Amino acid sequence: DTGSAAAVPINEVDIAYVTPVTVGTPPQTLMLDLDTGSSDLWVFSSLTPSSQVRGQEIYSPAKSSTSKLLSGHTWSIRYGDGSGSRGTVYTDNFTIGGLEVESQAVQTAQEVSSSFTQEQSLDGLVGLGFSTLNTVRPSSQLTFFDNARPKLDEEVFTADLKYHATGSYDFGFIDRAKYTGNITYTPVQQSPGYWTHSLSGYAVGSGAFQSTQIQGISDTGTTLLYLPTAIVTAYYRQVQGAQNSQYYGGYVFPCSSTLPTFTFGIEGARFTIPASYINYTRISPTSSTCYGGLQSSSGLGINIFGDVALKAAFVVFSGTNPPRIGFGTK
Ligand SMILES: O=C(NC1CCCCC1)N[C@H]1[C@H](O)[C@@H](N2CCCCC2)[C@@H]2OC[C@H]1O2
Repeated sequence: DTGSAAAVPINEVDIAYVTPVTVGTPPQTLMLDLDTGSSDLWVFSSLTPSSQVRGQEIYSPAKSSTSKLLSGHTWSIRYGDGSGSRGTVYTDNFTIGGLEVESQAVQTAQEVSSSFTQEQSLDGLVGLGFSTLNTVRPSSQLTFFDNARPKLDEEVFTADLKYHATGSYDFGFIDRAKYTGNITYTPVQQSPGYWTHSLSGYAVGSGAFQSTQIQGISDTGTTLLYLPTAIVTAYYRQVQGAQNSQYYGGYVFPCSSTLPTFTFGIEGARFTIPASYINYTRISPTSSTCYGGLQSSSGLGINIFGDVALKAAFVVFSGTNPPRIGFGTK
């Protein structure tokens, strides 16, 4: 089997992407954030206090003839940006792009943090990290990908995220029409549960490529690209008026700046992020100061190849043994 679904940016700066999914019988449609940086599938639900729901679609297990309470099981998750949620667990039929998993663990939120309440076009998350990261207790649950794996034509899912446009997630096949040339693969270290791999180096603008191994995680649920301070300072040194602002918590610069491109390596292949992707957003709607899409990872303890980087490539997450990740030019 295979599946294919849209990845729709939720606002004008691609802060996150949501994908239509259906839960239950008859199908309830929700827009979820497919997140390779976590492994919980959770949804706004009929159990979420109405004070915490602001426009989101909700899953009501009582309205589904195929829902089953996973008795005695709870979950609680905290994300790197400080957001979080917690609740109880049902199993139910779950489909993405025509690919169905019966009895998928669907984690129903009984509490969500304010940043989720404020994002009214995001109804929850589909964790696509390794199932070892799942927070359901007393027994952890499998991700949609792990449940779908036995029925997939190929043990892969792919991400084709786009700048200010709708892209796609595919399951079970690699769509030759979505990239040119070949996919370059590199090994994934699946502990502790992220899609952890290395970049082979980087270049700032037309500068020389610096060959250096940079280990990090490819995370579709993180908006920006977070790299070591030395690389980030070398980048913004090329930008007139750029500064690392304590106040704004990162590198800002005049919105009128001409930014260099940023190139990263995967083994011998090279992928160039256009300057426009790094001119991320105005710090406020009327400001002429802009916040960068490339920021320092110091303090995070890990480098994060988020959407700013991933949308510059066609990315293959391969669940083969051993797992690997592939990047193609698009
Ligand atoms: O916390 C991270 N990443 C960290 C960012 C800072 C540096 C460390 C990693 N990702 C989350 C993201 O922010 C959330 N957010 C919800 C509201 C719309 C925008 C997305 C969404 O929920 C979980 C995941 O995706």
